[in-house]
Amino acid sequence: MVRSPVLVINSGSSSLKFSVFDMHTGREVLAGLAERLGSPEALMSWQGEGAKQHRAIPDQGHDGALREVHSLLDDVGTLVAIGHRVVHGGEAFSGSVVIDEAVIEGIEGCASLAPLHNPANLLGIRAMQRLYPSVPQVAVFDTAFHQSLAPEAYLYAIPIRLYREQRVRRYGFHGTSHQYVAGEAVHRLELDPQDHGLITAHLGNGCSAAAIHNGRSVDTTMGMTPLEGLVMGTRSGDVDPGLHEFLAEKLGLTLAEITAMLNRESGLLGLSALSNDMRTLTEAAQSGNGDAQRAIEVFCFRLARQIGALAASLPRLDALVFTGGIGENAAPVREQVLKRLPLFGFECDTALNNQHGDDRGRINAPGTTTAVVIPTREEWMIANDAFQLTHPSSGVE
Ligand SMILES: Nc1ncnc2c1ncn2[C@@H]1O[C@H](COP(=O)(O)OP(=O)(O)O)[C@@H](O)[C@H]1O
Ligand SMILES: CC(=O)OP(=O)(O)O
Ligand SMILES: [Mg+2]
Repeated sequence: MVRSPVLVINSGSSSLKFSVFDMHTGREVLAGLAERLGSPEALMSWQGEGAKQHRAIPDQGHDGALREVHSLLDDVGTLVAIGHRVVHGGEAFSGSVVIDEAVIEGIEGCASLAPLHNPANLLGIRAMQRLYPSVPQVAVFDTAFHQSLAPEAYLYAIPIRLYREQRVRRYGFHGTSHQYVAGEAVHRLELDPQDHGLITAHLGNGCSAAAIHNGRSVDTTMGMTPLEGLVMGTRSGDVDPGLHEFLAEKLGLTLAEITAMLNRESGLLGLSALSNDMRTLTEAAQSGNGDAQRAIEVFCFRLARQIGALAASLPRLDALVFTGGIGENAAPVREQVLKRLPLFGFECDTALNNQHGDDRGRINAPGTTTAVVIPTREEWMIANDAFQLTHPSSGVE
């Protein structure tokens, strides 16, 4: 029997991830993914207690996928809360909140800042409200953890009225992941919770890094939208803002076309002209594909450069943390990044790195600056916030 089940929904533009946790044991009892929503190839895959299963759900959108999720939950028992990942909380939300009409309006208000993410997040919230009208729902924001940034870190050097009137500023994302792995690093490395400096690198499809001082985010690579900063799977990260005018004049591209190119056709995919997937690129590079090799090098160079920049906002660097699908699994990427940072005293222990770290996740050679691999648990963090906010007197056993 699952005790106090909490459902977590991460609703993206064409995909939907879901998990169910037993809040008494912390066990993830169901995890799944619905992909290519709205297309004839829409597919749902999930794993409960048994083997992994798949079901084609042709032409189903978010509503249809959530109805399928609903049908999987019969065995789970009565949900006690639903937690939603919401990408952009703007300046309105510096922590997780129980969802009511005012919160939905707040999330709608941030939609222009994250047009690819927030509308999809809202679809998930509305669909779950229809399916589970009596279950409390909680929004957990990617931006919340970075609300501790100081103005010098979050302001762009553009006319200040744009911040005052339109809230144009850097927000940062993946906060749930940065916060979780930073807390884990403090615990595993026995650092002082009140006195530490960390850099966390969340490298998944979206990639960002953050500087964490005494448990608070002080700088991060993503900005007003999840496009700024590192090279990602399909996103360019930083480019010269002058690029827009050049592309518009030379190629006659519209702003929407340029935005789509920078978000969906750039990054590892754009550089390699092959794939956005680090596994595919690593294999291609090993078989002599020069563009794949170069794409990985640009990815690592830019990450190392940003780690150097983030270090400048910390009084001391106790450890660098790698997480996310690439950070947790791509040993050659971690090795290349550490090799590019001898200035900070890093030296990779190849054997430890290839086994993804020792018992604490360490991958650095003895006596050199600490680098660790820590698997992220964004879904668990969301479940925990959803449970704590709706059942404040209950604790996880
Ligand atoms: N064994 C592996 N080696 C290299 N890269 C990997 C490996 N496993 C996963 N990845 C990469 O992780 C990325 C996806 O990360 P993930 O955190 O799952 O994404 P998301 O942001 O969608 O949650 C992809 O680029 C994938 O290729
Ligand atoms: C904010 C963001 O980039 O999210 P994801 O990594 O899930 O695309
Ligand atoms: Mg992820």
